Amino acid sequence: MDVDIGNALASVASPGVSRDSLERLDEQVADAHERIETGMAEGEHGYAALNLPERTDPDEIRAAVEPVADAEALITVGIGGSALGAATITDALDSDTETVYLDNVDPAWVSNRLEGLPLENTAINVVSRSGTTAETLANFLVVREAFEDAGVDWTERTIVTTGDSGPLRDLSDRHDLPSLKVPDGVPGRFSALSAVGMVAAAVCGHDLEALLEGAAAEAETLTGSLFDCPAYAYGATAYALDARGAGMNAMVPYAESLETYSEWFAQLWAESLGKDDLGQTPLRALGVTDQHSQLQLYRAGPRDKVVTFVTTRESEDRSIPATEVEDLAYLGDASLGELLEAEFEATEASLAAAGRPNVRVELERVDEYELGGLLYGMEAACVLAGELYGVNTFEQPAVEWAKNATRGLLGGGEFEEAEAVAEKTELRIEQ
Ligand SMILES: O=P(O)(O)OC[C@H]1O[C@H](O)[C@H](O)[C@@H](O)[C@@H]1O
Repeated sequence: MDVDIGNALASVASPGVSRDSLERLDEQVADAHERIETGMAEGEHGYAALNLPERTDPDEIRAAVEPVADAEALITVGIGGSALGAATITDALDSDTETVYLDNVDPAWVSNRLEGLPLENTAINVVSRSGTTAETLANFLVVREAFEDAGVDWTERTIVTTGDSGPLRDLSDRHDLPSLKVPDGVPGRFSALSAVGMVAAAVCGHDLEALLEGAAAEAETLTGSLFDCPAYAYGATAYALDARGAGMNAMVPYAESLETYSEWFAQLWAESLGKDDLGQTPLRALGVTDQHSQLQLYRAGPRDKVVTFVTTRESEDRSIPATEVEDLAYLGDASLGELLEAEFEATEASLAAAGRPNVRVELERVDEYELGGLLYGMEAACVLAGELYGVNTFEQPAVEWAKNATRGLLGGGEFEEAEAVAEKTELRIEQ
């Protein structure tokens, strides 16, 4: 990926970051890079994720999915980092395999998603790093039951990806299911380029090697200066803008296929950086659609946002048919691709003209190689930003708190967090 931070400069935008400030920040980037390199070399928790392009073995993943390689549909049961990486990849790329992600436990929605699937030719991909996440295990039990009710042997169609131990590992061992391991030291939101994200990609027939090669090429760019490394340029600029008041970061891909990527980014950015009263709030939007809803706020609302555009240089195109209506003749001379590009350029320019900071992330096209680079690049950007903020990028204690409270409420053990639920302050206004 390439990154253009020109519209984040103080000469263009407010908040903005001056060239001099970036030069000074670059000294901190050099120190942070040293820390990151050490973490990677020693396989430290979290930093180990940046070694995935060379650690992940595509053959091992393909061997595990071999029994279901011809599946017409794939149900992935997982949540957060155990679903969003896989969903980003399979939603971005074309495949004949239908994909369903069960990452919520809304009962009507779950039933609806399962309805009409050809279960005798559907694979199940269960993913949980901890192997204890209530939503994932509950949905897996529901899916199993649906298979049993349909007279389909789910044990023949299930692949499990989890840690070395835990309830999901036990269940997988008991039924002798093909299983893969979440690599050590890799938190869920940084695991897209491991079996966690790539089992679904393999079942859908995507090029795993190209995903990893794209990521490896991005890894090659990690150096001690933000001026030489697109990922660090992005992470450092987002951090610098946040420090100057841009506490929100709107991720706006100009490719429908990257809509899920914004969800993945939101988890990465929020869960990694949101701690110690610090962090930048990720917002999700989509070009061109949200030009007609959110752009008003981004251009004229509070000066508390940076907009990140993701664009592609090449994509499939489709011409716009000519029309006899004179006022619409300009459309007939163009294509949908040209319209998309013109809208992106106009939106970018409109923000810059209003002095609103924005950053452009450019991909060649949406394919496995570029996607691998984008996922890796944003992970590296996030790790760098975490170093600059001085937070523990790889933990998520606030999320664990609510997980414990939920388990306590359901009788899954003694958790003091559950007591807070009964202590809620009320000020009800009733109908
Ligand atoms: O993979 P699991 O252990 O099931 O965890 C799934 C998700 O659970 C929690 O909500 C964590 O905050 C996320 O980081 C994690 O990705």
